[in-house]
Amino acid sequence: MKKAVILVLDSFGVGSAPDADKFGDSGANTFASIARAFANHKGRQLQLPNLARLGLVKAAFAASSEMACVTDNEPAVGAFGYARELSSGKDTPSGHWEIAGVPVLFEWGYFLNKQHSFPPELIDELCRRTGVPGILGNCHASGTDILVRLGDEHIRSGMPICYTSADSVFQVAAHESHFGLERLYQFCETARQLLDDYNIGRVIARPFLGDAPNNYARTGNRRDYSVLPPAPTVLDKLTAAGGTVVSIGKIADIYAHQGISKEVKANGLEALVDKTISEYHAAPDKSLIFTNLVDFDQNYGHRRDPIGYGEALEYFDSRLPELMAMLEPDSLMLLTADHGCDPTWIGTEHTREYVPVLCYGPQINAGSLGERASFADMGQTFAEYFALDALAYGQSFLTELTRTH
Ligand SMILES: O=P(O)(O)O[C@H]1O[C@H](CO)[C@@H](O)[C@H]1O
Ligand SMILES: [Mn+2]
Ligand SMILES: [Mn+2]
Repeated sequence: MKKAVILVLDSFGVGSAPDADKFGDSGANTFASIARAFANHKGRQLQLPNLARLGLVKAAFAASSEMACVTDNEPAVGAFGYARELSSGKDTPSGHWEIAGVPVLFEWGYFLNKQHSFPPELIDELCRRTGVPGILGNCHASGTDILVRLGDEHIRSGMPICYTSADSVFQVAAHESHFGLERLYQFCETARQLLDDYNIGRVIARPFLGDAPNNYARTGNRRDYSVLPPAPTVLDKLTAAGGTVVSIGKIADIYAHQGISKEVKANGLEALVDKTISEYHAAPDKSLIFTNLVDFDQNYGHRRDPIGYGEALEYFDSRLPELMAMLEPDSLMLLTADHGCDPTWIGTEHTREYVPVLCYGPQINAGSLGERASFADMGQTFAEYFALDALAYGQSFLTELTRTH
């Protein structure tokens, strides 16, 4: 049975990439920063014994020469390496598409102005088409800070809160009951149509609940409206060849619902891991179970919370033995990330980093996969694993995984 699992630990970078200076990110290191802050705060090391067994600490050290203070005194049982990103941006779609074999080599459109970020003609047309009396925000912001600042005014005025970041995004926060969830989704769909002309990668609906600035909280009903990947990904190739791709969490949104056979929603690390396991068992031969673990990025990386990030990593690590035990002899599991988001770095944005490439399967050959020149090496490996036509980018490392001992 050919069954594969990919888990993207969203934002779990392992050291600044060679081109990090272009992004102002030289020296960022999500993993090492979390481990350091965690040990300082808790007076004990971050405990990631199972990730360490897969080779995480060895891969991270090879990527950055910065020793993350996490115990690692056993030989690896996984194949481990680290990959750099070819794509021009350090955003979620670029990272995921490149993992699936399609780097984004063109430049996205960005709203660069920190204030008055959106062109007036865009706002006018959006208001005209949707009938809202205007928008709030119109700036770069952290999505939780802006609720504290503008949540009350939004409820009073009925104007949605529109904001952006260093990513190619147009985000819309609105109250689920006052503004309405369906109405927010419709507003975002209209924005999506208008933003194609601006080459913006994603529109994101950010619904929230609560009745005062100190309790406004975003709900699990976030929805992302992405443009299509610029070329067929390994997901498209697998489904076209009669295989099955099961999306767990945000994956389907990130790939604009292309090359996906089944969409399974879940909120929170525990539910996402639970669904990954149950969908793995239910999946037929020639299946890829593809999970995005967004909490690392959304709840801890962008929120600049290294302790919360460390605790979430420890939780994920505690579930790893179940994921490893479920795998059948021919199965392959990959853990990776789509970019960094160093929670000790200045600002609240992503950081340009190497990502870990950790592979495991009952029959794989443990050892180093070294530095990978593109995230696309992962997609190419899965293309070969499923006997699909080769992708345009990436060097498969399947031979290293399956070489006889
Ligand atoms: O601050 P929040 O709303 O979480 O925004 C973050 O989430 C967006 C999508 O990942 C990024 O562009 C970043 O700005
Ligand atoms: Mn991401
Ligand atoms: Mn993010």
